Amino acid sequence: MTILARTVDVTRRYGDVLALDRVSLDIRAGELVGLLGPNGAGKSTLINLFVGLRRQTSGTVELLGGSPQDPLVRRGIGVTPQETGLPESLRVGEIVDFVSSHFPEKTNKGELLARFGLDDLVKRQIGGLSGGQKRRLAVTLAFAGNPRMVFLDEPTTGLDVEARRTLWDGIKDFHDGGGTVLLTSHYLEEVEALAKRVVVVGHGRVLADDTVQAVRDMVGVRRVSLVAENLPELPGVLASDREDGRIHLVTTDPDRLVVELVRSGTPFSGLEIRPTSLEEAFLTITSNSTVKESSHV
Ligand SMILES: Nc1ncnc2c1ncn2[C@@H]1O[C@H](COP(=O)(O)OP(=O)(O)OP(=O)(O)O)[C@@H](O)[C@H]1O
Repeated sequence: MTILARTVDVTRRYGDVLALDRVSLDIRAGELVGLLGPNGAGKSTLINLFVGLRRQTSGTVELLGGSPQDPLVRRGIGVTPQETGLPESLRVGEIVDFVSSHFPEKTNKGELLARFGLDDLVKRQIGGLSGGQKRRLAVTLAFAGNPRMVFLDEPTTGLDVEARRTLWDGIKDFHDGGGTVLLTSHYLEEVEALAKRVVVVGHGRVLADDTVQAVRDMVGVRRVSLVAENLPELPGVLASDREDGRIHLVTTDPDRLVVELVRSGTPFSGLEIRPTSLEEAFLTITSNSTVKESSHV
C-alpha cells in the first residue's frame, strides 16, 4: 500500500536536546495513526518535520512521495498545530474561504462546517467564539483543502466531552472516506476511540508501534511496592528496583503477585499498589528489555 509519510532514521536536535533519536516510521494511505507519548516526548517535532515546518538534523523525511519542503507537495495535506491564532475579526465562513482558496481542490464549505458541528456559526466573528469553538474551527481548517492526509497535534486539548466527540466524529468521517490521519495525544482513550494503530514515543524514540489493544495491555501495569529483605521469584513481574529500603515491582497482575507473595511465606510490610503513569509504564518496560530475568530481587 502507498506510503504517504515516512521517516528513515531521523534525528532532530535543538542544541543539546535530542528531540528525535533515529526514528523510522511509515504511515500508509488510509491509516489513522495515533502518536502517543508524555510531554516532551518528541511528538510535535515529528509532526513539524512531516509538514515541513522544521528540518531534520539527519535522516530522511518523505511526504506524499516528495519532500515536505516542497509547497506543491504540502498542498496535499492539512495541518492543525498544537497552538493556533486565528484573526479575530474574520467570520467563520470567511476564514474557511480564505484557507481553502490556497488549495486547488476545496472541501464543500457547508459540508465541512456541518461535519464539525460549526454550521450554525458560519456568520460569527472568530473573536466571538468560545475557546472550544475556536479549537474546533482550527481543526476544521485542516480539512478545508480536500487533503489526502491530515496532521493534528493534540486536536481536542481544552474541549469538553461533547465537543471532543463531535471532533472525533468529524475525523472518523474523513477517515471513513479514505483519508489518512496522524494525530498526537496524551490520552489513550482518544487514541483508542479513533485509531487502530498507535505509535508510542518517549525521549525521542519509538517505544511501541502496535494495535491499540496491545498498547493498552502494556499500559495496564501496576506498581507494587513493599519492604522486605529478599523476595522469591514472583510471577508476572515486568521490572523491579530497590529504592530507600523499598522494593518496587511492576506487574500487569498485582492480585496474583500478592497472592503468591503471601503463599511464599516471605515476611514483608508496607504493601502499596498504585497505577503507573503512562510515562512510567513505558519507560519501565522499555528500559528493561530483559525484564523477566530481573524478577528475582
Ligand atoms: N524550539 C525548540 N528549542 C529547544 N528545544 C525544543 C524546541 N522544541 C522542542 N524542544 C525540546 O524537544 C523535546 C521534544 O519536544 P516536542 O515539543 O517535540 O515534544 P512533545 O511530545 O510534542 O511534547 P508535548 O506533549 O508537551 O507537546 C523537548 O525536550 C523540548 O523541550
